[in-house]
Amino acid sequence: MQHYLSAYLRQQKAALDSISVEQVETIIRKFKKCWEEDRQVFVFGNGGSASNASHFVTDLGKSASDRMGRRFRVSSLNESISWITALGNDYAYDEVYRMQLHNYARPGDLVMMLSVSGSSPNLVKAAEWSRENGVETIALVGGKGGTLAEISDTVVRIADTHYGRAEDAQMAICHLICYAFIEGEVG
Ligand SMILES: O=C(CO)[C@@H](O)[C@H](O)[C@H](O)[C@H](O)COP(=O)(O)O
Repeated sequence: MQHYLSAYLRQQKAALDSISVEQVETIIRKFKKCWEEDRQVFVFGNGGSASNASHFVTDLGKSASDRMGRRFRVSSLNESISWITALGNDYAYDEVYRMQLHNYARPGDLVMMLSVSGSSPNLVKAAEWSRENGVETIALVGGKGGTLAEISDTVVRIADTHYGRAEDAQMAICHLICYAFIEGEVG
């Protein structure tokens, strides 16, 4: 058992080490620009990544906004169970994010998608729609990269395809973004 745990933690550290600080800085600057221009930010994913998206939106919307003195306009599209079940039931599950963006997103807004495979069809559709409609895209993906790594404006790829480790490394990126604001690194 301990051998398994030690090996897991070793691989978790390697996954964290694969995070590009240059790319994370680029993302933080994009969030700052959105905040300055009062643009809307949308964050979403599936399963564990949906939980990570909700966590991130809460931290940026509450603590980072408190520190900045003006609020981030940030929301998660994976939280409304009525939206998701209606769109999934009446149209298709791969439409659940694209169609919400159609209602809410405007050119100049920012979308951040979290995915380990990088290929969840509902995220790919949302990314394609964003590209066609002037909405900037950020993708946090796992080792395979997937379609999102090919079509998103900014990509951070974790060098591990393991869901647990890639999701934890992506949550570390989410915290890096939030704490850069909360701890005054971004003025
Ligand atoms: O949390 C986990 C696995 O750790 C799962 O719930 C996982 O998030 C789901 O299988 C998702 O549907 C995977 O989607 P994606 O990250 O590949 O886009």
